[in-house]
Amino acid sequence: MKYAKDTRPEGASTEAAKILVEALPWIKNITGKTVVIKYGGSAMVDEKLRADVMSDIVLLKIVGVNPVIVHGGGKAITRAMDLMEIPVEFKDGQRVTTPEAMNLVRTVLMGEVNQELVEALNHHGNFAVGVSGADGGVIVAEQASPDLGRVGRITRINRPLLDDLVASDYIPVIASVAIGEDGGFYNVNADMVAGHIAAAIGAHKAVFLTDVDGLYENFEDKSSLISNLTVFEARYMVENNVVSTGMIPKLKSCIHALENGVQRAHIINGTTPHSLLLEMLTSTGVGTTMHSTEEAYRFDSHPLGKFASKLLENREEVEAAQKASIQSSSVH
Ligand SMILES: Nc1ncnc2c1ncn2[C@@H]1O[C@H](COP(=O)(O)OP(=O)(O)O)[C@@H](O)[C@H]1O
Ligand SMILES: CC(=O)N[C@@H](CCC(=O)OP(=O)(O)O)C(=O)O
Repeated sequence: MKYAKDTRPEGASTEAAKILVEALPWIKNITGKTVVIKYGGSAMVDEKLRADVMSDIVLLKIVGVNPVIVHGGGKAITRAMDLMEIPVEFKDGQRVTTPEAMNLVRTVLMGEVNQELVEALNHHGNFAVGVSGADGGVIVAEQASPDLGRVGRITRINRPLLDDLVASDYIPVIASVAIGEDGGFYNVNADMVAGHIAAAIGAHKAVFLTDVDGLYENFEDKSSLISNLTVFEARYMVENNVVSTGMIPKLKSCIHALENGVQRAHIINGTTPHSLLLEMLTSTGVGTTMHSTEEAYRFDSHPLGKFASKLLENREEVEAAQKASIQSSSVH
């Protein structure tokens, strides 16, 4: 008989088990909660990375998280416009969108990016449903400014439709195209879509996957990465031009979400393998975390780290359990 000899490296399985055990409190904390994940075009570096990000999202779904994906695709839109020789112009981080460019935005976001993400997710099973924000009035918008053409400012989100998809256990994958009250299409910055959707559906947190490690106090100085900040500090950064270009809509979107019931917003590097899992399921976390209140901030920055904030988030539950235990001990 020729039996298979054990060639597995010594200790490897213990390491894997440790990682799983470390993830347990985080899984318990996040299970059943809705998390909006904004996947920026700048983080969609190649097919392999995109597929890895999608399989991390499926893993989160399988452990009980309700992910809702909002995607951009700014780089792909610019590439397509260059190819069609349509002039590319941005004002305050928003693409000036002529009716001709609007048609191309729809083709790229819905016809390419959305389908690629849905396909990568559904490689693991029938998890994802791709929608354009214009489908069923998921995102309703009005013209942001005549200077910007078909760029939209969000006026309404169709929460019941998204709730239904989440309740039916699907992962909605939403392209940042909106429908106007006039029936025409609008191009909306995907960061703003993520913040509005997170607020409208009462998401627990919003995570922005981009191409930098997080928010820098000074973008030129790579040692100035900010790990935690409050809404107040984020507002200060926007108002005093500490951030520029793509970071402006991200911070504005985080502020909107946090001021409307979302507890945390994270800006992380989507080009770093498994950054989403590191943020959601480990004690160290990655990137920049924005907090809705000073209290939440203090707890996250506490030496006990995120375990303290977990207690804060579950305070009602913890207090009820403490009361119950006091009552039961006084009975005996
Ligand atoms: N203070 C800052 N910290 C980090 N990134 C910044 C800052 N200011 C500007 N940025 C820029 O924001 C970009 C991310 O936004 P963007 O290009 O729109 O990405 P996405 O496609 O993920 O939305 C970064 O690549 C960086 O160039
Ligand atoms: C109005 C506006 O600027 N819309 C964006 C929509 C896509 C987007 O936001 O993509 P990222 O997330 O990859 O930046 C655009 O046309 O580029």
